[in-house]
Amino acid sequence: MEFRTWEPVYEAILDDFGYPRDGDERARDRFVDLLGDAETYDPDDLGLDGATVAVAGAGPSLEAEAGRAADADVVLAASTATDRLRAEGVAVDCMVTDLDKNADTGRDLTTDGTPVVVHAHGDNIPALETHGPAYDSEFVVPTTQAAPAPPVRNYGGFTDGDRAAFLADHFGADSLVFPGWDFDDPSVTEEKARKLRWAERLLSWLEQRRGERFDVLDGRRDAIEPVGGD
Ligand SMILES: Nc1ncnc2c1ncn2[C@@H]1O[C@H](COP(=O)(O)OP(=O)(O)OP(=O)(O)O)[C@@H](O)[C@H]1O
Ligand SMILES: Nc1nc2c(c(=O)[nH]1)N=C(CO)CN2
Repeated sequence: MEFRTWEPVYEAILDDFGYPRDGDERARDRFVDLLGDAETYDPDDLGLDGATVAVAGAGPSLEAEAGRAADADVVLAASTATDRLRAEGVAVDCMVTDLDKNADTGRDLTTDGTPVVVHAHGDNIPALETHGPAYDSEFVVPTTQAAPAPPVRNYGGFTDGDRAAFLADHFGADSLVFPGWDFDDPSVTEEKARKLRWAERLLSWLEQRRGERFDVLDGRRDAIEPVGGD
């Protein structure tokens, strides 16, 4: 995903949630500062090219669907889906997080040599400052939703889970499966439900761009408002 393609969609997200763009840019720039000239992880090394990739979400269905992750070539896990898959005995190849829940899991993964995609946005600068320095940057993939500023990149996407899907796409995944995704989860907060609606719209956009049909959207497509990107 090129930033110029992502940008109109990003602007619609900013508008909908009332996030100021300069907050995201400040977070990105702070992340650049925190990283200094440390080496970061190249996602080309994840083996996504040509792979069947499981993008695990943190919905209540995850444990029941853990086998679908185990069967994939590469497992990307969003935030707390990482701990839950590992508790089911499923190895996670990469965690995607904005550090708002299980930051210690991400730190331990980087220490053990498992990459973690760490996202900087306007509402997590304190988390970046607290947890970032404890991560082994050699296994950190730094991301932003604003314009990229190397080594902080933007592969597209918004919530932890859909960003994992955009990452898989960017690095050449052949097909994507989605264990643990529950868009109509009644247990989430109103804000989370709104984020999940955006995640659904973004996955719908992504499947169209890829010419793929994500099973997680079956039966839902007619009700999804298009995002309007190309
Ligand atoms: N029912 C669900 N509840 C929570 N997450 C879900 C659900 N269905 C899918 N997901 C995906 O799993 C991801 C991880 O969710 P989790 O609640 O662990 O982390 P989070 O840090 O709060 O996520 P985010 O910061 O992206 O909102 C979400 O970002 C979303 O993409
Ligand atoms: N500015 C801002 N950006 C985000 C936020 C958020 O709360 N604020 N939450 C996200 C996923 O939960 C992703 N991006």
